[in-house]
Amino acid sequence: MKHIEVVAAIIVKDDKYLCVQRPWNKYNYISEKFEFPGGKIEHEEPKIDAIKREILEELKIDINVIEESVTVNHEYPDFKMTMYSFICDANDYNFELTEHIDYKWLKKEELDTLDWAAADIPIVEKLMEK
Ligand SMILES: Nc1nc2c([nH]c(=O)n2[C@@H]2O[C@H](COP(=O)(O)OP(=O)(O)OP(=O)(O)O)[C@@H](O)[C@H]2O)c(=O)[nH]1
Repeated sequence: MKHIEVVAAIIVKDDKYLCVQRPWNKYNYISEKFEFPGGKIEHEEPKIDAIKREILEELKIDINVIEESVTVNHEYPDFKMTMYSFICDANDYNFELTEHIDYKWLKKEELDTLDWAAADIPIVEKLMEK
């Protein structure tokens, strides 16, 4: 089974977290699910470079990485993934959605109201227990 390595940014602003919704996808279990923005690590790319690059590509903002958070190992029906998450902030939060179809800024208590990609649930749980 294919194994991918992914980085995800937990972007915080005034105690709210940025949650973004994926577009339609052939795999129904990730299609239109909410996630933390990010993407695949390129060959031999440092994780911090990968997350800054992905957020610049996807949201057109320059983030600051504050600390590494949960690492999730998840097996979907068609691929396995390891996802490294990072708590981040930004000096300018004026982002543009270039790939995602919607977004929400939610307080930690509200995070479980969204339909999350399964791999993100451990991150949501960790944030909610803070
Ligand atoms: N970025 C991101 N991907 C996630 C999360 N949760 C989760 O299950 N995934 C899955 O991990 C994979 C990440 O790939 P991606 O498509 O976002 O990454 P990418 O932009 O580098 O991909 P591409 O180069 O194929 O377009 C997707 O299959 C996605 O559904 C998450 O919180 N963030």
